[in-house]
Amino acid sequence: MALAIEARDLRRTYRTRTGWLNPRRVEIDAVRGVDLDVRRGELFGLLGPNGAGKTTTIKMLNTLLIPSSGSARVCGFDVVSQTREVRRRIGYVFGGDRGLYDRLSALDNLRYFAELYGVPAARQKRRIGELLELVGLTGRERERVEGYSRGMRQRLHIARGLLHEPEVLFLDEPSIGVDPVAARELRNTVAGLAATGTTVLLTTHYMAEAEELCDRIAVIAGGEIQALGTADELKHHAEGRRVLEVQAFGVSDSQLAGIDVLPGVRESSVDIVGTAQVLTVQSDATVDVQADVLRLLDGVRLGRVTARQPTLEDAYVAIVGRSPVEVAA
Ligand SMILES: Nc1ncnc2c1ncn2[C@@H]1O[C@H](COP(=O)(O)OP(=O)(O)OP(=O)(O)O)[C@@H](O)[C@H]1O
Repeated sequence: MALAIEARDLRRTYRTRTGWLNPRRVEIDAVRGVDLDVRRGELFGLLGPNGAGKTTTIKMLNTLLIPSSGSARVCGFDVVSQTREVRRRIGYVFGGDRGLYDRLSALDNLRYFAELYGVPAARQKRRIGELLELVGLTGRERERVEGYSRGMRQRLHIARGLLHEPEVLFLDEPSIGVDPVAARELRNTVAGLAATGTTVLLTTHYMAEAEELCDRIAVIAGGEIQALGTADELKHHAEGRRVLEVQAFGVSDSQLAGIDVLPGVRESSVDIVGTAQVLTVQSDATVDVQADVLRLLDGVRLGRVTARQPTLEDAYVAIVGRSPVEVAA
């Protein structure tokens, strides 16, 4: 069977309360009809802004949440009626610092979790050795985890998630809060995983991560898949556009609103990079909006002004209508 994950019209509504003085019930449709096929051995990315429904989708697939409706199978087993079969075959790694014992060494953490996951004693030593190698922690395994950097912890998390040799690994925001160098090491680890034949479903805010690692990417927003394909296929969403990037200091909201309605402008977004604002303006390829944009920014201190071809990040903005960095903040 070629599919590791199949989801059909998967939905999840949260019922919660809001308000303090006059609490009232609200319903949040976090996931609204997701269809997904992930092939065995595939490294598949779920990309989307905060609140898009990525974690909710993953939690339904890894049996932590029951779908409100729809169905899903992992390794051929139903996530609601065959949870035990599913759980035996999956690993779940989420970003952040929780889930490891700080006062123990990496080796003792892995030994402990190996026991917990029922990895046969005869198999444990070799498996732990292989995993330390895979995540690049060989030689540091006897150090206490409290002295580990975030990136090292994250890689140890991945090793932990793989102890029982899952067929499918869910990686939820693995590089959140990890510095760029450590994030690169993390990406190498994830790429190495795919080479071992493990299916990986990865959620991320980071375009570069998705582009570098994933065979295919689904862009999810508002609980729905907005686009799905390889990075190259997704880039087509920004086809026929040109991109102007302006580094500026002190652009007002009204100036930004003015840019949005200039003739030919399709999307615009602002990212804060250090003390600068970086305005990205997508326009129809046939329209050069540079002169108009600069006129609107008259009086504002400007840095670099660049015209360039659209990237995957621009395609994402075209699909979701928001900037990934703005979203990741
Ligand atoms: N336990 C919960 N109760 C109520 N609402 C929830 C709950 N968990 C998530 N939500 C809401 O469901 C929506 C989807 O959330 P989800 O965590 O799946 O998004 P996400 O794409 O993973 O976002 P992020 O990138 O911020 O983790 C959001 O509006 C969120 O506020």
